[in-house]
Amino acid sequence: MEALIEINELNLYYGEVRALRNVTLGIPERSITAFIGPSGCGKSTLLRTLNRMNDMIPGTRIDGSIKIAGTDIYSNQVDVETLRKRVGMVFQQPNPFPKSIYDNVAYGPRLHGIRDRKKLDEIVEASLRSAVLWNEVQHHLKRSAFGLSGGQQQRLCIARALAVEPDILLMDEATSALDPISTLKIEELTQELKDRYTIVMVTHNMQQAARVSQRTAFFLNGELIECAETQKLFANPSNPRTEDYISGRFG
Ligand SMILES: Nc1ncnc2c1ncn2[C@@H]1O[C@H](COP(=O)(O)OP(=O)(O)OP(=O)(O)O)[C@@H](O)[C@H]1O
Repeated sequence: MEALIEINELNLYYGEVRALRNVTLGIPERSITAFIGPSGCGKSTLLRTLNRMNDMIPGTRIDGSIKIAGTDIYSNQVDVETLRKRVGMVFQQPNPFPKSIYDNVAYGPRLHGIRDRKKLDEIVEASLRSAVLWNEVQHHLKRSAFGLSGGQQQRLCIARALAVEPDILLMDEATSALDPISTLKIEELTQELKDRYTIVMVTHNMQQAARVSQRTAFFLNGELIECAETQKLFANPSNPRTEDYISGRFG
């Protein structure tokens, strides 16, 4: 397996709390890797390390390394803004900006210097199409993003992330605030995106991990217990603790 993301002996501390313990994990490109485990096991923390969102939390310290395509993302030479352009993120609560649908998607490209109207129009359309939202919003691009349903807002946030052409998309419980139909749409969307992007998703929902991901990593108390092909992990886990968790014995 060729890994795009290589996490090596990673420890993360929030002050005195050690939230990640010696995590070593490779994440292959152009597929979906799901992080599962009980609340507080460190899934979101690990996800946030992949685009250095944890830098924003005071008192956070890490050791170990994370390489993306061979580059150590914690090295002094790495520009965090450039990293976050490459590694986009979608959160649990849809968080569109208080702007129009168009301006939400054009925000990143404008920030990166694209001013040409025709070029922006093209990016907005392509991103909304990739997020399977174009047909619903193409005649209302000037309307406020807040007028969209929760599920549409989440797809808008995915379009906004895609507009800057990332390689990697991080999804932190991106469907847990949505109704079942919107959840299904986002799950279908991930299947369309997985051949073009490397997707890493945190989910509370084991069925969701089983439905959408190619690989699943199971965490407990900040430790990676097991990472395997999703089918294998659910059908025939190697570790008894994985088995206990997926069979509902705890968590
Ligand atoms: N900003 C923070 N400051 C201090 N401790 C934190 C912070 N964020 C998380 N933690 C602690 O780090 C550990 C891992 O938390 P994290 O949110 O990564 O787990 P999680 O598996 O994503 O949980 P959940 O599924 O509930 O979101 C927990 O013990 C948590 O209390």
